[in-house]
Amino acid sequence: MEEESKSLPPKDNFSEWYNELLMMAQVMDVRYPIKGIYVWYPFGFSIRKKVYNMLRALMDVDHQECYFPMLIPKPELLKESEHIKGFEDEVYWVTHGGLSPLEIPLALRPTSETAIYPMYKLWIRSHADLPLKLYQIVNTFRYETKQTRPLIRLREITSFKEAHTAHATWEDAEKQVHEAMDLYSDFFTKLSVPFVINKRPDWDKFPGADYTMAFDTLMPNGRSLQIGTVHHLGTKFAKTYDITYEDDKGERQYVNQTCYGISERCIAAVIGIHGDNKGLVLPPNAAPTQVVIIPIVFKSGGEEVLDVCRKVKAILNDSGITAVLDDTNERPGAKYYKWEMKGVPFRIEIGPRDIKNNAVMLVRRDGVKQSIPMDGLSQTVQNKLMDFQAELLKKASDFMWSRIKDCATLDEAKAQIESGWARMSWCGEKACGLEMENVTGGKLLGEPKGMTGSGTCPVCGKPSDKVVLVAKSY
Ligand SMILES: Nc1ncnc2c1ncn2[C@@H]1O[C@H](COS(=O)(=O)NC(=O)[C@@H](N)CS)[C@@H](O)[C@H]1O
Ligand SMILES: [Zn+2]
Repeated sequence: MEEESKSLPPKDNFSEWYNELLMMAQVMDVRYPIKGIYVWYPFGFSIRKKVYNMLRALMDVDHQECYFPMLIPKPELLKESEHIKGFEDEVYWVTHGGLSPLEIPLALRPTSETAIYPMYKLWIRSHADLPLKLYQIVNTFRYETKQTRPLIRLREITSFKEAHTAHATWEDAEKQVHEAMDLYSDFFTKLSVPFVINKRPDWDKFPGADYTMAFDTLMPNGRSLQIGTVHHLGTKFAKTYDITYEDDKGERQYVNQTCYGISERCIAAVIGIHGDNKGLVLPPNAAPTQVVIIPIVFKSGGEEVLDVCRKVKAILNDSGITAVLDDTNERPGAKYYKWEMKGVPFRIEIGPRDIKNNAVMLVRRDGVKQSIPMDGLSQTVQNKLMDFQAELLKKASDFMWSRIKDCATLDEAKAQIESGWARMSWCGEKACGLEMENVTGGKLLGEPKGMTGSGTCPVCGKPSDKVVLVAKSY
């Protein structure tokens, strides 16, 4: 694949930088001839594979992975009125099989409740079948009308991890919501992505849900990105799809359900938050290549240097660090440029001087350079990788929290959301919430978990200890 010769725009021109970077680092090719649908390059796909293997490992602790059909018969999709109201203008339809029109049009799944729950009705009979905790990682389709962007707002969501659980009681489902939030917190922390969990206002919850808890992070341009959601569905879908179980008194009860989803937006967050003017900066947990070894060879001594490089690669790989040796005949400078663009966390330079000192030169992606002894090399590199992981999270976290500002008036909030999140009091009334959105031009992200603060609603003046975050969001 041709390497773009263009230079990367500066990051403070965020959307230009972001789009160009996806191409130059060969993450996603945005040239596919359907709007909102993009192609994973092999390198991008290797990032996705590593990130989603980490997500699978977390899910597999107490969920089972499965696979449901992509095609959903129209009657099933239309069954849950609130759900379909939320999705009817986003659903793609299949109307023909070859040349013959289909009697029953089929929807491409926008999300899979209406594919899964008719089967849950067949599968769940008694208390013994609960709790049921399944998930799948599939592509889903949404005819998005807001601006589409690679990894952020796609019409084919290629990496949609959706979990669907069923429980005996509302409280059991509520407990599952908390477990899901813990699992998501763990996952995003492993990606060095900071977040705030916001309880979405009722008018912005998932269609058909009792309530929605959303994970929001802050992108460098001050816009909020919803990187995951956890929904308590109560018995609404159970009543619609008649999903019941026999309780220990022999009575039939509706199940209580939850569902929670993450998409490739988690990768958009890693790229957007950590990248810099030289390209991607991948936290080690998200980096397909964690260390690239660059031989520094001069006229003579090349063979010996290459031998030591091969040895170092083997030592690192044997200790579980993914290291590659770039022994192509490009100039070192060209190699540095290429691997920095691809966000490799560490580079190890080895030349005759390093060999003489029985050491290697370790260069961290953000420029920190240090000669480290060959003895105990893999442990040292392992520690440096973990330090980098933590430093990236701290830097991103400090940035996010520095961009949350308490605003007493709507005008103050309007100004603040140009660069971050405005925290305001809110009486909880929908009319006031919508007015806050109108005046600020932002969205109410909802009530941030763990934050309270007494004040007065900036619209109606009522005293309240509820706070909300307001933001410009993707
Ligand atoms: N068009 C899109 N492109 C990329 N990611 C998206 C898109 N729409 C939603 N997402 C991501 O997918 C997550 C889950 O989507 S959702 O609508 O909120 N929830 C559901 O669909 C539920 N069935 C939980 S699986 C969202 O939090 C968001 O991070
Ligand atoms: Zn109010």
